[in-house]
Amino acid sequence: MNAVQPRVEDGTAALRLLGLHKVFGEYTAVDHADLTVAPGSFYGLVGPNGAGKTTALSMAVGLLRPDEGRSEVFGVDVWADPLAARKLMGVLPDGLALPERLTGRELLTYLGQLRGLDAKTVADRATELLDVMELSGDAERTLVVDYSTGMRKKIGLATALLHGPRLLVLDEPFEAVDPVSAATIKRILNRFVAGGGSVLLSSHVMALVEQLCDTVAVMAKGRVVAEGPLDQVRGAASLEDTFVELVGVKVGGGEGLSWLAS
Ligand SMILES: Nc1ncnc2c1ncn2[C@@H]1O[C@H](COP(=O)(O)OP(=O)(O)OP(=O)(O)O)[C@@H](O)[C@H]1O
Repeated sequence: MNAVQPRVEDGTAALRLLGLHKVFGEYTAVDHADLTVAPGSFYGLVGPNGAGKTTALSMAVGLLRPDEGRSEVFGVDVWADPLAARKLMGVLPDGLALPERLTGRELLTYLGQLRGLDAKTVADRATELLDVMELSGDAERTLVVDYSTGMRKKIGLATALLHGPRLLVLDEPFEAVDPVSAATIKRILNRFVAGGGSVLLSSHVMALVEQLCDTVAVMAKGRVVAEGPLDQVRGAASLEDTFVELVGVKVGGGEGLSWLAS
């Protein structure tokens, strides 16, 4: 790749969120959140609906300006030096807005050139990524606007990987993805981490986080209520039981709804 990567000191955290805070109107979506993703770690962020995960990740990667706090990618301040930070990370945002009237290959070519990769590197990587994501063959004639939700996740992940980042920040990468594609994505992410990359993903699927991640954080009501190695956070219980206990959610038993039984 000919795009120059910023210099990174060994041992610097892959990602640090330092007191990130966001208020929408009267509502505090993220309340002074701190997180540290160690280099080489596979980090899972979990939390109930509305906990503030997407808001926190959007601020962390430079897509949403925080009211307070900052975020560093390998020591580079995301808001002070966005270009350097973006070279180091690949992002799959929630509800990714992609240029839609392009095929997957056209999209990768466009983004690759925008990121300063030479034409041959872009072409080689696009072919490899489309193959691995099972978006080659017939799918190559499909415009992104006609992609299914799962296909959009996969092309989104391909765009995140294209420039060879050292950190991936993925908001719900497995949502609406079929089991075969999920297995493919898991393999790619495991390979990325085995090669020295770092991943931060959010997910609602506890079993998946337990299977993939070595470190987890639990968010509830905008706060980080637990963070640490997976085994430490869940203790002797499952992550799901720990999660329910930590976030204090009431598990709905379907009381009421009597009309459903009629
Ligand atoms: N642009 C916005 N304007 C107003 N409120 C917002 C905005 N974005 C998020 N919120 C609110 O902030 C809270 C946190 O939302 P967020 O999407 O970050 O949660 P989440 O943990 O990602 O949820 P989910 O798991 O359902 O995706 C929610 O109550 C949401 O309604």
